[in-house]
Amino acid sequence: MNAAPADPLARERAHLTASRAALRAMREDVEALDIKDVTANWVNAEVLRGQIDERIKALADLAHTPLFFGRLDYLYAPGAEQAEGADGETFYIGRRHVHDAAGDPMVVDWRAPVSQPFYRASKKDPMDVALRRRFGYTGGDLTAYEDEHLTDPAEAEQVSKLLQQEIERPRVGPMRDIVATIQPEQDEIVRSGLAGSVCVQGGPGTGKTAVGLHRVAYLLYAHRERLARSGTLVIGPNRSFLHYIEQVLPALGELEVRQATVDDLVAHVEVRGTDDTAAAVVKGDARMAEVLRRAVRSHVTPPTEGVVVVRGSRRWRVPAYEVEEMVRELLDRDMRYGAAREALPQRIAHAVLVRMEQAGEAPDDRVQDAVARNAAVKAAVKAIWPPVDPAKLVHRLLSDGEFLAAQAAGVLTQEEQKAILWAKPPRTARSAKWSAADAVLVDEAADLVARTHSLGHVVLDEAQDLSPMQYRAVGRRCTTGSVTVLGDLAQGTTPWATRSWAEALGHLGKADAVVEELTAGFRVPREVIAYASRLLPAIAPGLTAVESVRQSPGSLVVRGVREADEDGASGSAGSDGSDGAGALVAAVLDACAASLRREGSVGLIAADARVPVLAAALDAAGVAYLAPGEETTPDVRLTLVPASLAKGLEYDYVVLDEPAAVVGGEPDERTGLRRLYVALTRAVSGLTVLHAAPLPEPLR
Ligand SMILES: Nc1ncnc2c1ncn2[C@@H]1O[C@H](COP(=O)(O)OP(=O)(O)OP(=O)(O)O)[C@@H](O)[C@H]1O
Repeated sequence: MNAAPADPLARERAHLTASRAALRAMREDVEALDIKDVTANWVNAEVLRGQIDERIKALADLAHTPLFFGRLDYLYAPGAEQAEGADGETFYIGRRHVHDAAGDPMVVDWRAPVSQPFYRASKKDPMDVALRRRFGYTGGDLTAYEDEHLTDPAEAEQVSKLLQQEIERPRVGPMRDIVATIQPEQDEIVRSGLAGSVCVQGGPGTGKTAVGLHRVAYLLYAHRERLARSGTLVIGPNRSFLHYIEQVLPALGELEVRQATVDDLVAHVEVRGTDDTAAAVVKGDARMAEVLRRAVRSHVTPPTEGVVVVRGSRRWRVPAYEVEEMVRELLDRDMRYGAAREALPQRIAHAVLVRMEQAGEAPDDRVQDAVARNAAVKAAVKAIWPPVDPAKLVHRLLSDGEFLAAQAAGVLTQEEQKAILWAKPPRTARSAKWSAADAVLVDEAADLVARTHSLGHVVLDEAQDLSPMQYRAVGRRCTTGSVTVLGDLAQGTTPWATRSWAEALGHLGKADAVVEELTAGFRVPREVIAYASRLLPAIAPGLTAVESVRQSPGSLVVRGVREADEDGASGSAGSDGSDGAGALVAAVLDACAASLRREGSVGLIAADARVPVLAAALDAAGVAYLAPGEETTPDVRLTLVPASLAKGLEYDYVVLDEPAAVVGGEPDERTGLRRLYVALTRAVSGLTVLHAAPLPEPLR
């Protein structure tokens, strides 16, 4: 350490150059691999070629992604006993592992155990680390560093400037990774074990999404083989959100993680219809699971006569009571309907075999299989345990009042049954206009018939909006794996929004999950979050308000606009865009223009009903804009965001149009205020609220 150039920055730059060269050498090694001798088989060669190409891609040196962002100087070699007096070792922490020609690490993966103190060590618990160094980059160049001497009692603990810079950096384009600045309380969640499920409650911008994605990356590193076999999945609320987050995992070198919405998961039927709220609430209620269970099992009809199998010149008869016993036993075992249906012919065949043996024959397994496939046995099974088509079953439940009444007796009230019955039942399941909630019912029925494949780990984001039946749909996709649930009770905007995490975890089948809370906010400036938090007592009493770690003073502007000919008392000036909406729209356009003069992305958020008016005004003014999830470009940085799609997204500057319309767009006030809370908490650097109607009460 002491022989190198005196200037530490020069030394670190030299290490960066050397690491880059080492990475290049690693890539060249892979590129030079000659697989001709390894495999003569064409298919194997193709597979191997594919793997090599992936590896080459993974070893690319991305100009704008620093190869390392931190350094740890250990007091002793990690793992060595202090008494041995082992030399301290230095590790550079980066997104991936890089080694030199001798195989010694030049950069270690941020997920490796030796990297952990980079995120967790403190003056109180230095974790054997003497020096923690953070690096600052400008473009691809290493331009700064910041040291903490964790074991030096004279040095005061301080907030990292590089962290501050990172969170103040303008947000253009899709979501970025946070590997360089994961905070200790976030890291605990990221690195918690694969076996346990975790639920994170956190206010807007506390890093839930970021933490969930980094957790997947961590788990893939720590349990690569197991998860490669079982699979991982990230679930988000809608397509635009998934677009927004889709580049985080690839940037961390993880290309294999599937992303889906809950609707994608249950896409057995094409969704073309919608439900009124009353129907959707009942369809999403966990009691529907019991109704469906009964409905599926109602197909089982105990036999009235025995089964007679003719083989050669002999007839074998299994009496009705004996078959009934088999049926009862299968029902009691609570197997999947389909599995039991497959087991029944074998049971009957076995009973025939026993009779053959009693008669002195010596049948073997092949005979049992043949008997199980015998036409009489098949016919009996078809009558007793007919196949069930999940979509047809749900079609019948929602069309046939008597059938529904029989299955829902004591479970759903008559009004509830009436609420979900189709007014005009479609003739067939195929012609039905299924709703999103119906698709979840079909998924539940499908799982009763045949077990759903379980993945190794599932991350469920914006979970607070799921219905109990949707939680069940997610839960059955991780019965043998674990789940990371991310959400904020204050941001629940569905009629069935989660009231308590304990309840939600019960529906997921993960009642033993640990619930963690994140309260430090990395997105929303202090002033803005304080303003939005005024809604908390009305929308989620008891939740802790977010404590912003960001500064950006002067970031909140709230401005009333007088509509020329409106009396103001109606409170809905321009909300339908009828006529006199001019002044508010003009103010909105001005605010967008002002925001666009600054650096970074701009989101114009408005009640869904006001979006067409604003779109027309932007068009008329010749201002180009995007839809949520579309990537910003240097030329187009403005996104017009319907309030219903704002969840999970963020923009450097947000212009919020007419809060009263956002609240009024929802069926009840609490949901409306929650929608407003989401809209108020999307801004990173500045929020401008413009209103012609009076502001909702808590904001006045
Ligand atoms: N440790 C961190 N270092 C730097 N940036 C961070 C950190 N944690 C979170 N962020 C940033 O803060 C912003 C908000 O994070 P994220 O979207 O994950 O929050 P969230 O809790 O999911 O918010 P919401 O409830 O609104 O969906 C993102 O830009 C994210 O990159």
